[in-house]
Amino acid sequence: MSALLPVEEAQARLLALRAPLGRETVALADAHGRYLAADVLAERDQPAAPLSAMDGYAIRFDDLPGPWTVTGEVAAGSAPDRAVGAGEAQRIFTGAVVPPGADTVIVQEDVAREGDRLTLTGDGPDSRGRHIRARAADFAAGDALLAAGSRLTPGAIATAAMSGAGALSVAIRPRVAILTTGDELVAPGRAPGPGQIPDSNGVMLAAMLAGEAAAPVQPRHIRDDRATLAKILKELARSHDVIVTVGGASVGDHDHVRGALGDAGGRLDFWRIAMKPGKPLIAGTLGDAILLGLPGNPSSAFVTATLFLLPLVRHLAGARAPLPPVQRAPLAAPLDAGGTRRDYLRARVERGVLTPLVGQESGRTLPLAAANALLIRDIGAPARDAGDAADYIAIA
Ligand SMILES: Nc1nc2c(c(=O)[nH]1)N[C@H]1C(S)=C(S)[C@@H](COP(=O)(O)OP(=O)(O)OC[C@H]3O[C@@H](n4cnc5c(N)ncnc54)[C@H](O)[C@@H]3O)O[C@H]1N2
Ligand code: MOO
Repeated sequence: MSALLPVEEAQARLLALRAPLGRETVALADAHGRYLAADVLAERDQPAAPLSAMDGYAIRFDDLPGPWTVTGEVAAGSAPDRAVGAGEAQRIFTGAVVPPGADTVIVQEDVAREGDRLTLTGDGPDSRGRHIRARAADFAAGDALLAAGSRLTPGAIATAAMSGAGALSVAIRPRVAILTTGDELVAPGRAPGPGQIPDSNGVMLAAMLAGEAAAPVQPRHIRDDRATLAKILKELARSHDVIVTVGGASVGDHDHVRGALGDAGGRLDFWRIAMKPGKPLIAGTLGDAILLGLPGNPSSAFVTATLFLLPLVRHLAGARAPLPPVQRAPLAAPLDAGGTRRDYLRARVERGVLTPLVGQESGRTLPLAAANALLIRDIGAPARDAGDAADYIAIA
C-alpha cells in the first residue's frame, strides 16, 4: 500500500496541474466574486475637487465669528459660479464643490439666516477645513487601488467604479461538472426505495460552487457502471475545465472512478491523502480537464471540497491566494491526541472559542449544518487542554 500524501503536497500538486484560465472583460455589474487579471489604477482623483461634507454655508475661517452676507448657492452636481470673498458666505449642500475662497463649512444648525444676513448662533467650526472633504483625500489618479489576483468584493467594486472604471479585466470562470455516482442515490425530494438514500452531495457541492467564481453548475447523477462513467467522463472533459465526481473513490467492487478515468484515456496524478475524513481523494487529468474524485461520505465530500475543489476553482479563476486561510483560537474543552491522518473536525467557533461537534463520523450530514469551522488536528498532535490554542478553517 502506497503512503498517504500529506494535504499540503496534494494541494500543491493539484494546483500545478493547470495554470489560471485566460482573461475577459466584464461589466462591474457582473464582476462580483471574480478575480482581477490586472491591477486597478485610479483614472481620476477622488474627490476631484474639495467637497462639502455637510449642509450649511461655505465661509472663510478667518471671518469667524461672522456675521456674513450670503452671496450665492452651490448644490451637489453643479460647479460654483463665483468665489467667496471677505465677509461672504455661500449656501452649500452635502457633496457640493466648495467655492474658491472658502476654506470651511459651517453647519446650518449653528447659524440663523434672515434674507442675505447670516449670524452665528451655535459653536461654529473649531478648525480651518472643517466639514470639507479635501481633493484626492480618498485616492489620486494613478494610485494602485486593487491588486491582480484579488477578489472583487462589493467594496472593491465600489472602489473600481469611483476610480473611473466601468468594466474590469478578470480571469475566465472555470466550467465545472458535478457527477454523483451510486445506485443507492435518488434525487432530493424523491421517496427512496429499499436501501436507497437521497443524493445530498450533488446539491451541497453546487451550493458550495455557487459562492465561487465558477460558471453555474447543474449536478448530474449516474449509476455505478464503469463503462458508462468512462463514456460520460470523456464527454464532459471536452466542455469542462474541472470534473468533480462524488463517490466510487475507494476500494469497493463498485468504486469505478479511477478505473473509468484510465478507460477514458486519462491520467491519475494522485490518490489517497493523509486526512480524515477524505482519505480516498482522487486527482488526475483527462485531456485539458482536471478530474477530482471526492469520497462519497457527506462529510468527506464536504471537507475535500473545502480543501481541494474550492481552491482549484479559485486558482483557475485567477485567485492569488486560493487556499482557505488557517486561523487560531483557544479550545473550549480538552482534545484527544491526533492519529495517523490529519483530522478536520466539524466544529463551531463562537466568541473566539472552538468546540468540536458531537458526531464526527463521515457519513453524517447534520454536523455539517451546525459547523462553522473545521478544527485541524495534526498527525500525532499531543492531547490538549481547554484553553490551549488550535488551528481551524472558517467555513460558510
Ligand atoms: N475496505 C475499505 N473500505 C473503505 C475505505 C478503505 O480504505 N477500505 N475507505 C473508507 C473511506 S475513508 C471512505 S471516505 C469511503 C469513501 O467511499 P467512496 O468514495 O468509494 O464512496 P461510496 O462508497 O460510493 O459512498 C460512501 C458513502 O457515501 C454515501 N454517498 C455516496 N454518494 C453520495 C451522495 N451523492 N449523497 C449522499 N451520500 C452519498 C454512500 O451511500 C455511502 O454510504 O469508503 C470507505 N470504505
Ligand atoms: O476518510 Mo473517510 O473520508 O473517513 O470517511
